[in-house]
Amino acid sequence: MQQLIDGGNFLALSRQSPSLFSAPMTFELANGTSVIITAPGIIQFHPVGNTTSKKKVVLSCGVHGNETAPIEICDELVQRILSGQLSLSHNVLFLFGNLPAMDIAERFVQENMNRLFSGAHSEGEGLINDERKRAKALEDAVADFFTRQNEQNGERLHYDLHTAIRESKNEKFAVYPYLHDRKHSKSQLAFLAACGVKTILLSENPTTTFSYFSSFYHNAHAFTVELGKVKPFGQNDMSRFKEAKDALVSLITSNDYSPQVDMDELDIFRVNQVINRQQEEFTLHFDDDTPNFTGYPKGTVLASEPGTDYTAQVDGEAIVFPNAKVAIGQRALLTVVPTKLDDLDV
Ligand SMILES: O=C(O)CCC(=O)N[C@@H](CCC(=O)O)C(=O)O
Ligand SMILES: [Zn+2]
Repeated sequence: MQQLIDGGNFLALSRQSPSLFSAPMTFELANGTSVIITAPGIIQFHPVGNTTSKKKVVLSCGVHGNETAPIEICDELVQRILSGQLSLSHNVLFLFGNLPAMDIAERFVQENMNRLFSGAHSEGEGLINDERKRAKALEDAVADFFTRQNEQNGERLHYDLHTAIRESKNEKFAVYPYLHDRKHSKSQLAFLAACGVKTILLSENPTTTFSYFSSFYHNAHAFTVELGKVKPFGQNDMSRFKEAKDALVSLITSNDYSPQVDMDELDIFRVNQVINRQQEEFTLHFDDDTPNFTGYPKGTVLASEPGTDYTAQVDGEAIVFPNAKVAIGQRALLTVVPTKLDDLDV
């Protein structure tokens, strides 16, 4: 534990010596903040004081092991909190998602973890691999954090930080999970804009992603946040992430960080088509280096598999997250079209 406070190297220890964290541990920092570690890569901070104005903030990264920039950001924040350089105003849970996938610099080892939430980990053959077990452990960590006994019910926030496989015309963007009958939040859009994330995709269906889990099951303001493009550890141009890191620091260290946004600054899209790969032979009809948010005229064939062509349904319909190599049955492509958000919550 002293090793952690001195060097603050929680992620490195979690990856190299996970057995150190096989039993839960709790300790206190010099500034009174309680630290609770429940597993490798899972660490909570609770600063002193207990009021409803204290938010509960979940910052997750590395749900895909090769999406390194968010991992480096969270690693740095944890180190600065452990060493006392950052003083928190809110409770914060950091989750480093897929540690074994980080070690092999891959998106996942056996299964895409971001399709295993909302209980999907236990469906079919059940908890048969490490990614399924980890998805359940991450869900349990979020549930425990949001519903801790003897703690006031502060605002629940979850930013699941990712980077995209391809370049994106709109470099930073967020997926706003389907809210059912809840309204979209203007203050959340303002916070994302402060992170440099000014493109928002409105999902229109339940999914088995981590952000949808927190949003739907825990009533959190939750987002999948894409901060840039995938790069190996150490190769990120961290200046491109400065705005996001600074806004995250302000969020967790200020009593009430409330940036404002002019809605005209934002590009809002709604998901028009979710195209799943149904067959072995699945082809995308554009180049591998075509960036996210490239739009096509109505009628353009975007993807196909034997017997089915998937076409743009409206002029300008744009592609996001195309990946022909996903497992059969999984999402191979989203298409999005511009929309407006008029009916907002504060
Ligand atoms: O660039 C890609 O193709 C994938 C980047 C990524 O991991 N995106 C998330 C989005 C999750 C969501 O829709 O909320 C994912 O595919 O899991
Ligand atoms: Zn990802």
